[in-house]
Amino acid sequence: MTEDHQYLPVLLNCKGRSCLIIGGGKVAERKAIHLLDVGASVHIVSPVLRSETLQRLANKNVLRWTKREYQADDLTGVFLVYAATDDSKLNLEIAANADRLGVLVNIASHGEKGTFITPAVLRRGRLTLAVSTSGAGPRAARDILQQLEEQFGPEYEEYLDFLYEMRTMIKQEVACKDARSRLLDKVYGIDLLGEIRLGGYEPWNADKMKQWIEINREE
Ligand SMILES: C[C@@]1(CC(=O)O)C2=NC(=C\c3[nH]c(c(CCC(=O)O)c3CC(=O)O)Cc3[nH]c(c(CC(=O)O)c3CCC(=O)O)/C=C3\N/C(=C\2)[C@@H](CCC(=O)O)[C@]3(C)CC(=O)O)/[C@H]1CCC(=O)O
Ligand SMILES: NC(=O)c1ccc[n+]([C@@H]2O[C@H](COP(=O)([O-])OP(=O)(O)OC[C@H]3O[C@@H](n4cnc5c(N)ncnc54)[C@H](O)[C@@H]3O)[C@@H](O)[C@H]2O)c1
Repeated sequence: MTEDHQYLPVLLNCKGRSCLIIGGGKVAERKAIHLLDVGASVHIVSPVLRSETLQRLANKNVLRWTKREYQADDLTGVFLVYAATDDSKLNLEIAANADRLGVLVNIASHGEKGTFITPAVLRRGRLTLAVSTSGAGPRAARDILQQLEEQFGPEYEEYLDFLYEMRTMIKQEVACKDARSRLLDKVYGIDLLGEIRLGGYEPWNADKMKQWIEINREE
């Protein structure tokens, strides 16, 4: 195992950004759904949409479809592109054009030749679990993730909403860095997940959070 097989995991903020998919088949459908889930602005270029889901999304204008073959200037102003046609030579050509323009590119037919690959993903609200085999076996990535599904149940969504609200308030209310850090240690110590699992958890409102901060802060 060398660094040749290693990718840098990052989480990209695609909200409102222009993301392009070349091709309109099964793979394009999967990638389009990932993009729509994170609020990207999705454009598909393909002479045919072989996926019914994509046809429906295009009809409803949830995404934009340009009904023709790929042209190099499709990449202008694009944040990232998925080369997802069934013509692997063309996919490589798209990747070369994207590289020249500094556009991030994923290649459906030759994962290792693109600038990024797609992990299998499980979401629980603000929690993202992403598993990748670095291209070794995508189905294995999904199987491994399925094993995590039970361990990280739906309770994580509520738990992370709580953490988000609480941390935001602590950052606003507590100016001293050390006091903030001690307080955060205590927050992480609260067994909220346990409470949620037992069914006895009522979401904290802002007053309850402020009160908790006042009682627990040590300046
Ligand atoms: C995880 C997932 C995410 C997603 O796409 O959403 C994903 N592929 C999934 C499914 C899947 N893909 C394929 C099969 C058929 C079985 C098989 O071949 O094993 C199945 C299984 C199925 O469909 O059941 C075929 C396939 N895939 C790639 C190639 C070309 C190549 O090897 O380079 C070929 C051969 C094409 C051919 O034979 O011509 C390439 C890639 N696929 C990746 C991701 C990236 C590596 C991820 C990693 O290793 O971590 C990478 C490198 C690039 C990319 O696509 O980003 C998603 C499952 C998520 C889910 O379902 O939850
Ligand atoms: N990465 C993955 O997860 C994964 C999984 C399965 C297959 N694959 C690979 O991805 C390729 C695509 O798979 P699929 O199942 O979506 O194929 P598909 O045959 O369902 O769809 C291919 C799409 O590409 C379009 N297309 C063809 N030529 C084009 C052009 N010049 N310009 C624009 N669009 C064009 C077609 O109209 C069609 O909509 C496969 O050939 C395979 O190599 C990748």
